[in-house]
Amino acid sequence: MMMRKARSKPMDLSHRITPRLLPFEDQAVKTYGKMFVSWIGPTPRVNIMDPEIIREILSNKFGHFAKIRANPLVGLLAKGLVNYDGEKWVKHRRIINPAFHQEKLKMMLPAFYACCSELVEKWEKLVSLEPCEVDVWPYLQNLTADVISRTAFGSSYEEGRRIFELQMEQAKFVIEAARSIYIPGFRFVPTRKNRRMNEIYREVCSLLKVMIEKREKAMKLGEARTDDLLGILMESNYKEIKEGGNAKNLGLSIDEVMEECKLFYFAGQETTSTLLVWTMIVLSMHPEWQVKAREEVHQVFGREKPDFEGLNHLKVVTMILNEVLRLYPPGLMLTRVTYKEMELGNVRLPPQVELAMPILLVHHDRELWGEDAEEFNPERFSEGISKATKNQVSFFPFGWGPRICIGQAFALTEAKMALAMILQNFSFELSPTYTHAPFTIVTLQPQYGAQLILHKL
Ligand code: HEM
Repeated sequence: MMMRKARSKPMDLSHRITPRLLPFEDQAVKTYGKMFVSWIGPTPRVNIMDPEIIREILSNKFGHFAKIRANPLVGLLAKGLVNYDGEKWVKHRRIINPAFHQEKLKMMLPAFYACCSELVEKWEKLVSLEPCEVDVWPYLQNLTADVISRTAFGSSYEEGRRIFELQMEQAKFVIEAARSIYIPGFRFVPTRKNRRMNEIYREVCSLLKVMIEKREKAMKLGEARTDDLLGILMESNYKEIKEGGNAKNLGLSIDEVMEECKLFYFAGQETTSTLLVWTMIVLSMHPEWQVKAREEVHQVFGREKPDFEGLNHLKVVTMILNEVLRLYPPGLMLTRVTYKEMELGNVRLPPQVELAMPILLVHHDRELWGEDAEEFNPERFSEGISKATKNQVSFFPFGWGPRICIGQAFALTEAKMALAMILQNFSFELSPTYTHAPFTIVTLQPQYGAQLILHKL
């Protein structure tokens, strides 16, 4: 619980995104319709705001676009699906897909529920006597970390938590290094920080290796669990190898399975916690929507435990989550590179040009969303996403096309479960100490935390 002095100045609570978060506009050097060129260091980048061109790029139907080659520092965190292209991506996506199927997601619901119950209990202790200011941001980060640890590793949850803590420490070092001046080869100099980064890398790998080898043994004895992400991934991998007979390059190696597990943390934890924190902040700014959402939750579940079917039927909550994802998308942009010379719109581009699709800017574009683009208005999603976007690719918080986020349904089910349970148990409002400052550190976060006053219901 963090208390700060009350402010004297009224807060700016508009959803307008500050110029700091529009990294392209003031650097744009040339504009072609809804495309403009900016520079990242010595390299030009083409930013694309046109939904038709975004559709063309993300549908990837001509295979003309690749993902940006991973920074070697990122390799210390996680490689995996998100960084691969071509055949390798196809194979990894095929093997990992079953882990995110609807029926598997249903099996993970008890894990979501257990983590959300712990959060509710913690907050109940804080506010049992009287309403109290709570910075909900660290609690929500913890919640989504717990969910990934439990759903990825099931009974090996404690080892999963340890891996997570190490990965968080590593992420801090990597972000720091990425922000400092790049000196080729510097990461191999045995400074204290570099040594610690290598130590973390080795410890994470060895923890994961032990876990994976244990599962492999259990699988051979027919005793493996297949109700967590690691178990499902390994089962799918085993099936691919078995069905492929003697063909080469089938299945994933232990190292590759390890990388995919690490990626689940990075891709799934921070993104989902930022979605939840902005939802709580925005519902505090717009209490009428908080009331509507709570009414719906009470109608569907009463005070009972939320179930899978009920979560899929929450209409108002879904509209709210979509509107929050539009105004505060966790990931700010998608990037690709051209493979060969090609034409985009009226512009001819050489190979190896970086293309950026600024999700945040497209989601706030008045030409696409109308004069109220900066306003929180969940009604615009009342008839679904395709009506709200007029079937354009103008809303893509999870990406779009074949590389769309594999964890989208997982994240939305988790967010709905958390939100439903929070709404069943608490009402909340902004604390006077809250400062509205959307800020980017990989994802879009509340820079000074999310101080809310919680009331027990
Ligand atoms: C609110 C939550 C989330 C958001 C906003 C989000 C956003 C995204 C976006 C924008 C992409 C596409 C990247 C691209 O096309 O370049 C992506 C891909 C991916 N996401 Fe998510 N994500 C979320 C939650 C999750 C979760 C919970 C998981 C897993 C547990 C996950 C795993 C992945 C993976 C593995 C990919 C790579 C897919 C591929 O390249 O085939 N994400 N995500």
